[in-house]
Amino acid sequence: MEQLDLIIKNGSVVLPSGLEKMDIGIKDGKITEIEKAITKRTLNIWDATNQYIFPGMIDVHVHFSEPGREHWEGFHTGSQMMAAGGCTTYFDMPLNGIPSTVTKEALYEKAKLGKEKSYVDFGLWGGLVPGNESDLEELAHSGAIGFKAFLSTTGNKEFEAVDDRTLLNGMKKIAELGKILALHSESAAITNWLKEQKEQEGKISADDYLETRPIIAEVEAVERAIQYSELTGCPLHFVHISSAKAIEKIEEAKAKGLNITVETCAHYLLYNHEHLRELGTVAKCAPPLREKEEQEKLITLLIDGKFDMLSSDHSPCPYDLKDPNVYNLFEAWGGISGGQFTLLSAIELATRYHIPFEQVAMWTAQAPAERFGLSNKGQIKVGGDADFAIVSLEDSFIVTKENFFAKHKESLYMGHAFPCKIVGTINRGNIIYENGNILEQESYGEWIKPIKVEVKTP
Ligand SMILES: NC(=O)N[C@H]1NC(=O)NC1=O
Ligand SMILES: [Zn+2]
Ligand SMILES: [Zn+2]
Repeated sequence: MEQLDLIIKNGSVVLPSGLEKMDIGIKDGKITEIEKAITKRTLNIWDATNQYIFPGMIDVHVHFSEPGREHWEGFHTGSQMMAAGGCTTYFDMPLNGIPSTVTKEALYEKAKLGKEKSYVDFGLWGGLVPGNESDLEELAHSGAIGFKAFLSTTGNKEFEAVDDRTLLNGMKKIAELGKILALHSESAAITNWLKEQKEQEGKISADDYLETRPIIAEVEAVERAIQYSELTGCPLHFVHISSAKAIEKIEEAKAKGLNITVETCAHYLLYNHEHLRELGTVAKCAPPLREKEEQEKLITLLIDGKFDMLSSDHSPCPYDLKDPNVYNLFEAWGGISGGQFTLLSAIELATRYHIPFEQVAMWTAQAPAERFGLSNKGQIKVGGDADFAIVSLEDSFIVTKENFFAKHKESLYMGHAFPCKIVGTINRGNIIYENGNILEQESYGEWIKPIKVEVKTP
């Protein structure tokens, strides 16, 4: 009789069609069956009574800063943190490391480090920056998930924002390559102009910071990118959108048939500008946390299905760079350290607003897999990769320095009490994380390349 490697028994399985009490059979890293009661012989059993089995999260937006700034995060700690948060595949952004991932050589160098050090699977973004247009084709053919560009100044001299000409050339090329351009959409002209005025006036408060990155800066950048997408045919993915007005523009463009997806991050849904006022640099990010009314609008938009997916934009740094005794709010590094909490945040919102769990699975796994061509991932289905996040609603999870796996423990999320807990994370059939501990050895993660180059229209 055939022997399975693992059976997950008696769990509530989050299938695209809804929750079902099912057993899941796993062999050689794949899901071989999803049945009411699997009685086959097996090497291992996970008793998931009273637990929910989500597809492993796919986080399309993290910054691990390796090579070059691995003292900021790195694949070793970063991937453990993702596993502890139920994430089985993450896409690392092309900036914050040195070199930036803007050439094939840099992509391969990063892939090598990821394969050596990552506990879960990963994909790699390539960058679009002034001067690397001739590298895009090689990056695409070498396995980049897509390309990322900044419309605002990055705060990181190794990765320059695009000017409009670079953007147009890049978009034309990326469209030809059948890839997707991810955009950090805030207007450099508006944000830099406002920042210079604050600097001249010596104004450095939380309110001043918010005023330098107004919603209109996001809207202007989004609108311009949409026009360029219409002109060039380039598929776009808007990262960390933080305003209802920007979503309005994106909705109009989608209705016109443009190939566009959009994400927001958990921190824009759980937190607001009051937290920047209270907590200072640890809550600094760009776009900034918005006022409470905007936060509420974003939650409504999420519930209404206006965001395709959720990501973390985990963008940490050593505490020195956020130390208020050394740097003021304008000088401190901007970025939220929270890669462990996206799925937990989504489940918290789901329980609070009665959002079905299959919708959470759509935002955190299925939509990213479909958008970026990961055909073996994103759903719990026979033949698919055995990637799972196992969740208990009987336990809460209060974030402490001890249970946060990031390299640096300072985080906006510190002390937050989630009404749910990740009790297990399984990547291609291997139990990577169980009840607070990383079980798997290093270098289990595989570099995931998109299966098909052709981009699926959402
Ligand atoms: N470079 C980088 O990681 N920037 C990120 N930080 C942040 O707050 N927003 C970003 O885009
Ligand atoms: Zn960004
Ligand atoms: Zn980012």
